[in-house]
Amino acid sequence: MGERAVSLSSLGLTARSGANPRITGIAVDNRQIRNGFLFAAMPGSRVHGATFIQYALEMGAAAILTDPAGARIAAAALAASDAALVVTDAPREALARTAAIWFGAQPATMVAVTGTNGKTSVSTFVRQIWMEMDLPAVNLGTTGVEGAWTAPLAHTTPEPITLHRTLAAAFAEGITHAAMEASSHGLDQRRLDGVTLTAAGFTNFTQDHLDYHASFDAYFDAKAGLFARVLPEDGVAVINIDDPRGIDMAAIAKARGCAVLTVGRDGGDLHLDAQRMDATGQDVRFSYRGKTYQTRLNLIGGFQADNVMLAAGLVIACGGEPARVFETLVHLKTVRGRMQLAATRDNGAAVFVDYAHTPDAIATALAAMRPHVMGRLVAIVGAGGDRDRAKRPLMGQAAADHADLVIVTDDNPRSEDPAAIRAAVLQGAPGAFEVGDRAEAILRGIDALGPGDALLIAGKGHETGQTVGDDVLPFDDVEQASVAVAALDGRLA
Ligand SMILES: CC(=O)N[C@H]1[C@@H](OP(=O)(O)OP(=O)(O)OC[C@H]2O[C@@H](n3ccc(=O)[nH]c3=O)[C@H](O)[C@@H]2O)O[C@H](CO)[C@@H](O)[C@@H]1O[C@H](C)C(=O)N[C@@H](C)C(=O)N[C@H](CCC(=O)O)C(=O)O
Ligand SMILES: Nc1ncnc2c1ncn2[C@@H]1O[C@H](COP(=O)(O)OP(=O)(O)OP(=O)(O)O)[C@@H](O)[C@H]1O
Ligand SMILES: N[C@H](CCC[C@H](N)C(=O)O)C(=O)O
Ligand SMILES: [Mg+2]
Repeated sequence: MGERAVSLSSLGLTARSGANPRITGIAVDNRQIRNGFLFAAMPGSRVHGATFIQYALEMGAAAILTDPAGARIAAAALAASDAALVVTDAPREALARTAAIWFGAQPATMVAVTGTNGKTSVSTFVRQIWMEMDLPAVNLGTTGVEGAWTAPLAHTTPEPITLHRTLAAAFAEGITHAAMEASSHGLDQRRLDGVTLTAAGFTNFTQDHLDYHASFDAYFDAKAGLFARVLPEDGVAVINIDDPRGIDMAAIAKARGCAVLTVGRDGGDLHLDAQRMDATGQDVRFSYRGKTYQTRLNLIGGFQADNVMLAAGLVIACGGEPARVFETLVHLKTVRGRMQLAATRDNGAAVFVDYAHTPDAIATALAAMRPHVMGRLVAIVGAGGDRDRAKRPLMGQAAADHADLVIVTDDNPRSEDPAAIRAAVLQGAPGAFEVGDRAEAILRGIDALGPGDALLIAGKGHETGQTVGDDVLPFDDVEQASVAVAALDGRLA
């Protein structure tokens, strides 16, 4: 953050004492505090950041931002210091807005996408459409920052300081258009409240993350925050109304005076009229404002047409000329790790890698493959450790319902016992085979493929590691699939 210094008040913050120190940087972790910094001491899920205020002060923090509980926790340290204290009931919103002011710039046109599944896919398609229209664009989320400028990210929706640092860097690189993912954690923790959006999109709402959110309603309310709070009143809400909760999202946006553009198969301003699958993709016909647009999508999976439709709606909502937008769709490319053809056996059997890690995504991905498969459909599934436990048997059941043969394996056990996670998945898929080692599961799944069969390796998509305990072991489903096919078909020297 160099030598820069600005007054506390110019960051939109008012100290209790009226003091207005010069601020030289901001951080949420006391270990990053330098002389003159603002320390944002946030209430956390493990510990209150205020526990670390005394250390931040020792490192030279000039100001502290926290909530009333934080001010109580650190009362003694604060009383002994002359650092400015800003106390608010909504410290996360305050941090988001302060980070936006501190970093000072973002791509002028930005959209955010929320929903249980499809956020990465939709935001990647939005970025691809913009780039086909010769606009310098990025998407930002689970797969990092991708497009005309790239950078790694640790979170789907980064915390505000990382987010605004990244957006300012993208702006400095000449990026004018950005599509970001709004995760439910990100919305709940107000990580993107400082971003100025032109439009916001909703994909769908099914079960996930009930480890974090207290209930299904709380999970919905977190997602609804994108339309109830983050999208400005002059913004456009682009909503998939095929999902029953899409109607609720549209009503929330409308009640605030936002314009609403609906998309769907059963109706909507932008409408999917027809869809025909074939071996390498699909032909689709959209209609928008009385005009029809027919195009080829070189994408496997019927649901990708829904994601493309939402992406096209978002670009149109940002002022894209509809005819030009629909022209670009033929050039869309598979999103990494989403229904990605990883390998093909000599007998023609296809192996797909997909990031399905919820019950609905597993059902959707397998159902999407069915029209492309003449023979048996084999599925490899596993559930992550330290995540929603309730979804595990439902993931097993979704696989058992939609595949002919299921193998249950490990997917990032993290701190949990992998055998216990597999047992929970197997509860929903009693006839499944259990193969803990993921590489072996992939080898066995591919070995089982006859002519006309297909395999879905679900859960890890683009990931390049298997997290076991605190270790991240290198692991890539696409790589493992091609190695296994080469070995089984005798292509290795
Ligand atoms: C549950 C959750 O979202 N936790 C995030 C949250 O942590 P927290 O507020 O609970 O932190 P905490 O550990 O209790 O600490 C409280 C405060 O004390 C500070 N602290 C802590 C320790 C210390 O020594 N010094 C210090 O100052 C911390 O910076 C923090 O501000 O804020 C931290 C800092 O921004 C995040 O790193 C952390 O993400 C954790 C690692 C995480 O795994 N998050 C996942 C679940 C997540 O956010 N996933 C979503 C989407 C997933 C999906 O859709 O599939 C995402 O957007 O990535
Ligand atoms: N429109 C959709 N409807 C149902 N399932 C979908 C849809 N789009 C994608 N999926 C499934 O969800 C998986 C994850 O897709 P994607 O990565 O785009 O979602 P995401 O919302 O970004 O996920 P995350 O919460 O991990 O960030 C895909 O691999 C696919 O199996
Ligand atoms: N971003 C999601 C993805 C999980 C993917 C799956 N591989 C797992 O580890 O559960 C999460 O952290 O819940
Ligand atoms: Mg994602």
